[in-house]
Amino acid sequence: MGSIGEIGGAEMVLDVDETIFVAVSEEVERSRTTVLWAARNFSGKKICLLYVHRPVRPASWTQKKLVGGTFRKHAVKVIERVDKQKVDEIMDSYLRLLSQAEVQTDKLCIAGQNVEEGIVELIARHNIKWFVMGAASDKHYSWKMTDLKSKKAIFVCKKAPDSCHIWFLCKGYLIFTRATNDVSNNRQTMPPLVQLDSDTETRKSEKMESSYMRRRLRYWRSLLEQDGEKDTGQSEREKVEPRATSNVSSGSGSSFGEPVGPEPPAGPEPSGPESARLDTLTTPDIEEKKREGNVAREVHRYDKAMHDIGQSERTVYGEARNELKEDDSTMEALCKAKALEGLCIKELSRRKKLEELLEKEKDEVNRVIEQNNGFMKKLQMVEGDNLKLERQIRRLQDLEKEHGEKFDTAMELLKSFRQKRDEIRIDHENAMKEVNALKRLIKGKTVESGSEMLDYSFMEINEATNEFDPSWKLGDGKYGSVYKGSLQHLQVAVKMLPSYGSQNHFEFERQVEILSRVRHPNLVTLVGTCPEYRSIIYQYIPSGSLEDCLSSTNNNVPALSWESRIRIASEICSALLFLHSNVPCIIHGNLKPSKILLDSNLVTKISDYGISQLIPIDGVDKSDPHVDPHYFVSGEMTLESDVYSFGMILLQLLTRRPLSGVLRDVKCAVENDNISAVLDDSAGEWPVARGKKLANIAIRCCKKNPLNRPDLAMVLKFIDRMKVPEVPSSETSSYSDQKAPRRPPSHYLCPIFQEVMKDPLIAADGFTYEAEAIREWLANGHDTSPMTNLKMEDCNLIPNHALHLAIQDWQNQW
Ligand SMILES: Nc1ncnc2c1ncn2[C@@H]1O[C@H](COP(=O)(O)OP(=O)(O)OP(=O)(O)O)[C@@H](O)[C@H]1O
Repeated sequence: MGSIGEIGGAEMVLDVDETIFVAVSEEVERSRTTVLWAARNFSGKKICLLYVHRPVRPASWTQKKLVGGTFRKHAVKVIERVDKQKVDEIMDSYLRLLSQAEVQTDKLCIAGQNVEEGIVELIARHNIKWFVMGAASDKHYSWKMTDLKSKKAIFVCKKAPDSCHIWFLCKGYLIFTRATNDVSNNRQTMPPLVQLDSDTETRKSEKMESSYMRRRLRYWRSLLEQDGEKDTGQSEREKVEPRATSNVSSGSGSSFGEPVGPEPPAGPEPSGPESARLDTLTTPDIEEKKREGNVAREVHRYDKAMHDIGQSERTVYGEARNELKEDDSTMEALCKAKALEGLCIKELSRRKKLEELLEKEKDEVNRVIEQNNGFMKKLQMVEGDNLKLERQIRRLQDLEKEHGEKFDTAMELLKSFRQKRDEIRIDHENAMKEVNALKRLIKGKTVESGSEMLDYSFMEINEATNEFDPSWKLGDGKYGSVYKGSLQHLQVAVKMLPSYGSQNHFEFERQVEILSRVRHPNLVTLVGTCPEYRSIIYQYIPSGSLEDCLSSTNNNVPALSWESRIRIASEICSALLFLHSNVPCIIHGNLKPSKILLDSNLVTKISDYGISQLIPIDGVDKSDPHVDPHYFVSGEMTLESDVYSFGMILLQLLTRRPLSGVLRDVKCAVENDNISAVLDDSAGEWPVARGKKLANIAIRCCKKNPLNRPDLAMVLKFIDRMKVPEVPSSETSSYSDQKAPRRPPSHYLCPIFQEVMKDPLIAADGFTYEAEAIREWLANGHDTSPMTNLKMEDCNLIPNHALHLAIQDWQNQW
């Protein structure tokens, strides 16, 4: 037990028998394995951390500067505090480390500039018996390591008191043990886990001891037996023992190998003064002397024996030491072997895992190889296919090249063909123009008699309708679309007939031929046709249809007067009668107010006559009240069918009522002699008698039985009788003063003569002139236009039939 002033001044009590002191460095990591080794191997013992702290002393603090100053005192205090704090921190770290090992802990700290000296001093001061310290830093460790590397360790090993047992460790492995010479003590207090070392030592010691003691005791026994036989007293033994004791004790301070004094000379008898004295002695003296001589010899033998024993002990002790050293090595080897075994086990398990992994890897590799082989096969196949494809591509490329060349040639040909086609087309157009011009020229003479009409090419119609401009479209009927157009300064309506259900080209031309011969002031003039595209070209009637007039709700548009209505009825009847009397007879087949066009003078112009024969359609709209109901029985359009339709128009002219139920209402009004009730007020004040007559005619025309329907000639007579000069009105100015000469439209006048043309001819400048005037102009050697004064391309003159017809119509009305 002992006590020491710790850093910080506190004192502590140490039980050096039960405490293992472990030298620790400033860095916990460097001493970690050593501390843990101690905790592991000395269970039940207290672990005291021994730390020699080197206090901080800045080099700049020279003795001269600091001596006696208050600053120095203060600085020293600060440093001490810092040092203590640091030491506490270090110790705390170690204590934390040991707290897991569940061992009793303590700490012993001392301040000093030299660590190894501090350690040795502490061992000596506290009589420390068990001490553990590092043999070298961990990085020096190798399994072959047996020597101390650390200077501190070497110093402590050499200088520490022999009573201290020291274990030197490196990286947690016991490298070297410095055993104490106090073997018995070792045995008593040796920690269990290092008992192997100690036991070995103890066994060796016991072996040596017992051997020594046995021999020694045997010797003493024999000596004493001899003494007893010769009856020697205690005084003689006492003479011998002190010598022997002194000799033995002289060797006990050090090792067993100390020499035991000079060896007495060998020989059976002693010589010199003592033997001379034997001669003068009496027998008892002589015997006494003999006995003394014997004792002396025995003592000499004893001394010699003791010397031998000493020699033997030295030898044995040397052997024992060697054996102890060997045992240390063995222990170390065992530890290493144990460690190696642990490592081996770990390695084996690692190896096993690695082997398992390797197996898995092998399987994976095999799988990948198989997959790879599969891929390779596929790749080979693909490569084969690729080669085939490449060959095909090359062939296709050759073909493409070949076809490209052919294509280029074909394109060249196509280009040249197109060029030729365009040339031919132009030639054709020109030829057609010439043919048409010639035709017109030839026909011109017959047109005057009103029996011929003109053919137009598609190009001409296309041009006339501004390429069928949608904004020029007049409407869509069941017999096709109608476009407004301009043909040779004449406004026309081009009806594009559908191709379905039509007769062949010749039949179409034949029918059109029939229609073209029909001329009547109340029929829309058929200007021409385009057989190529099944188009019929009519004179354009600008003022809309009877349907527009009757259905208009616009107050600004004047309503038709009853006189106009009777006149229109007469005109319709007249035109129908004319169509029916034509050879062959022409049935309108689709008569209704939308087909009764009105020109600017409200003169009736029936359109679409004969179209139903031209384009027979599959079904007629049953809901159309203008259609003869008998048609739906017989399926045939007859003259009477037109009469029926005319009757329906009469009813509308009279009443301007919706057609459904109008016949019933009018019949009722007539029967009730109350025709005024149904007459249209907007027409003015109807003469009731005329209204009633007209209503009766209408009712008769609408008889269900066609045979009961009246003859149109008779109807016309009746209606004509009803006609009276119409009441002049501001709205119907053209009719307002019928007796006064009407001013002709300007385009009816010849630009040269300024008179209404009788024989209008179109010159190359596009203007229409009176035949006589323009011929005279040309005959006088003019090659320029009388209107523009520009040179005309040629002197050809083409009859303007459309204008001629229009003028004729106008003159007829007048
Ligand atoms: N010669 C023309 N002059 C001026 N407008 C015309 C002429 N012919 C037809 N139209 C206009 O074109 C429109 C379409 O006429 P279209 O005869 O094709 O059909 P729709 O009479 O309305 O009925 P449907 O189907 O019975 O023939 C008419 O409503 C009329 O306004």
